[in-house]
Amino acid sequence: MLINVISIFPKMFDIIKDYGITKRAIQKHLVKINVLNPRKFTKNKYKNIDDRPYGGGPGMIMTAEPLFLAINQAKSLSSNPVKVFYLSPQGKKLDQSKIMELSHQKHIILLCGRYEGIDERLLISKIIDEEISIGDYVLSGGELPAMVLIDSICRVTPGVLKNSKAIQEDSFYNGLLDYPHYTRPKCFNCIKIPNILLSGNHSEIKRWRLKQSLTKTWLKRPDLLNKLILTKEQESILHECQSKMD
Ligand SMILES: O=C(N[C@H]1CCCN(c2cc(-c3ccncc3)n[nH]2)C1)c1cc2ccccc2[nH]1
Repeated sequence: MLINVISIFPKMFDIIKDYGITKRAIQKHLVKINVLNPRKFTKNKYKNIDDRPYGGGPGMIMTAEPLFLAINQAKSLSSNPVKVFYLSPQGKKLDQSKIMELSHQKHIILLCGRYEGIDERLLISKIIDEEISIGDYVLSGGELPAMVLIDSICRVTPGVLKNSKAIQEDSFYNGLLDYPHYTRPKCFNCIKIPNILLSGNHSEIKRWRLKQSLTKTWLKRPDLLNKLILTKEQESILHECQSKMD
């Protein structure tokens, strides 16, 4: 998968190129990350990529042409069909299903805004296909959201994680919140490990973990439960938990 990023701070992406699972995805040639700096596509000697907003107002707006030229250059880097995603607070909220959808693409382009945003004509003229938000807050730019998205795509890319079962068991992969995790020592702060986890009974451990995920999701994020079609087993476990709480 080729991920082209358009950003005036390309070195920010060294973080994901040099560490962790994203580094492993790149080393395994499962993901290629290529960052283009719009400044390289400016036609003025000062390499300006922003200007004052028409109609007045605070700050600066990223001008359309350098971004348009950078997007076109990115599109030319592969013969595959490609969509352009703008990371913005106005975007559709990113979720695991979107990550799965993106992970099946051969090539995507991520546009990272800065300042107070980009010239609206990039959206009006459909140069940008979709806007994606990682949450309801305003950051200084789209780079960190882009890295969040890339990290999550790498996690679900086959061959990247050593234990591919980890993907299936990733809480959001099945739509539920994660179950609690414990490791050595057996006692910390006078808190012991749940006995079931020391039983060696893997089917019971699996059921206990599912029960924990369902209970935690019901209590903390009932909205996620409403989106799911629970299996018979999940339904019965959840009812068991709910009746105990009543
Ligand atoms: O929205 C603004 N800046 C954005 C423009 C697009 C890139 N930036 C950004 C992306 C995101 C983002 C992206 C994806 N998911 C969550 C947040 N937060 N901030 C910075 C903004 C900054 C600003 C300052 C004064 C008055 C209005 C203002 N609006």
